[in-house]
Amino acid sequence: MTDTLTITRPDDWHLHLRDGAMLASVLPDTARQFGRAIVMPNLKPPVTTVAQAAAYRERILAVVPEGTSFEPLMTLYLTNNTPPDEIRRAKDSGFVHAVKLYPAGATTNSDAGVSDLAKCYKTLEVMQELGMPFLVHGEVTDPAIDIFDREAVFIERVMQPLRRDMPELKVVFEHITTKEAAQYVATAEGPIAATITAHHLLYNRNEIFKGGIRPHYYCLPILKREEHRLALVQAAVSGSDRFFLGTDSAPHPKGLKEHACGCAGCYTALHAMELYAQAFEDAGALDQLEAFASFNGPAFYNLPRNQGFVTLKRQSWTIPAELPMGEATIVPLNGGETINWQLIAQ
Ligand SMILES: NC(=O)N[C@@H](CC(=O)O)C(=O)O
Ligand SMILES: [Zn+2]
Ligand SMILES: [Zn+2]
Repeated sequence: MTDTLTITRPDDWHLHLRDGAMLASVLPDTARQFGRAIVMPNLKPPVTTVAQAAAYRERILAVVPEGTSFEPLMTLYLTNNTPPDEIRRAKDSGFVHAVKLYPAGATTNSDAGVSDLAKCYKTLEVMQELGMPFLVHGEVTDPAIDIFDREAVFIERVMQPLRRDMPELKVVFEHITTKEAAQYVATAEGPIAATITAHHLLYNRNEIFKGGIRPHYYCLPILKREEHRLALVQAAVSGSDRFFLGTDSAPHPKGLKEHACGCAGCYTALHAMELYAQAFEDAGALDQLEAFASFNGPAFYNLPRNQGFVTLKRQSWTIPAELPMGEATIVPLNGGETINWQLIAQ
């Protein structure tokens, strides 16, 4: 039995850091575990220009704890009106690494998102030409489609037509949750990859309703049936370099999670690598964790691997039930439960 696992310092390829006091509170958790993170642009208002991304990047760097090296990889939020030139400016900036698609209304802070991808084709063509990755929240917003089917239907209605029209566009299918998405990404032609969260590797949808309604397990895309969880685990441990780590850690104040209309998102930045280690160990595949967490992402984004290392030790500890974050309180995923692994930063 492996009790200690030292791996190249990992990166988080899908992260929500928010802004202001919340940013200052959550950033140290990520910076302790990860060398870099792809920072989601769904602020209010969203980060739609390179100038806004530059200012946001400065606000992030200002709260990186002293003695810690952490590099935020910035993204732009695509709107119906993003001009093709903004993509050229993004590429030239050196710090904007991707552009994000939020179908309008699909998830938290997506109201300014894209209503019809056809409106964005000129801009997408420039992304294809420049090799700028397109990060996709892959759910249709058609209210007639069942919430558990929105990702699978997105593949047919949006992903396949888009990739037929733009075969060289680099696409990351973000936070995949279904066997359909896992199979599509594993087998499709052309440059495509997917991020997978720890919570979708560990849990199926029963978790949301165990003994009552449990809002801290509510995220989008919503947890699915066990057969889908098993397909995601298989993809993550398969050795395919198309799958990599993206926590989708998405902090919301406790009061807005425990609410009549609670927000979607799980906070996992505190204990992300521990959760992934548990999922990989359960699958008997701890030896695949380093490629998933530290190699496949940089390869897809054309970035070097991190230099340092982190160590995971088999050592039980109790996840705090609540995290005081300035004025707000955040309930981490699995708060109050014990976990078998502990990350020792080096
Ligand atoms: N994943 C979530 O449930 N929520 C994310 C948005 C997103 O990634 O879709 C958030 O910003 O809160
Ligand atoms: Zn999303
Ligand atoms: Zn997200």
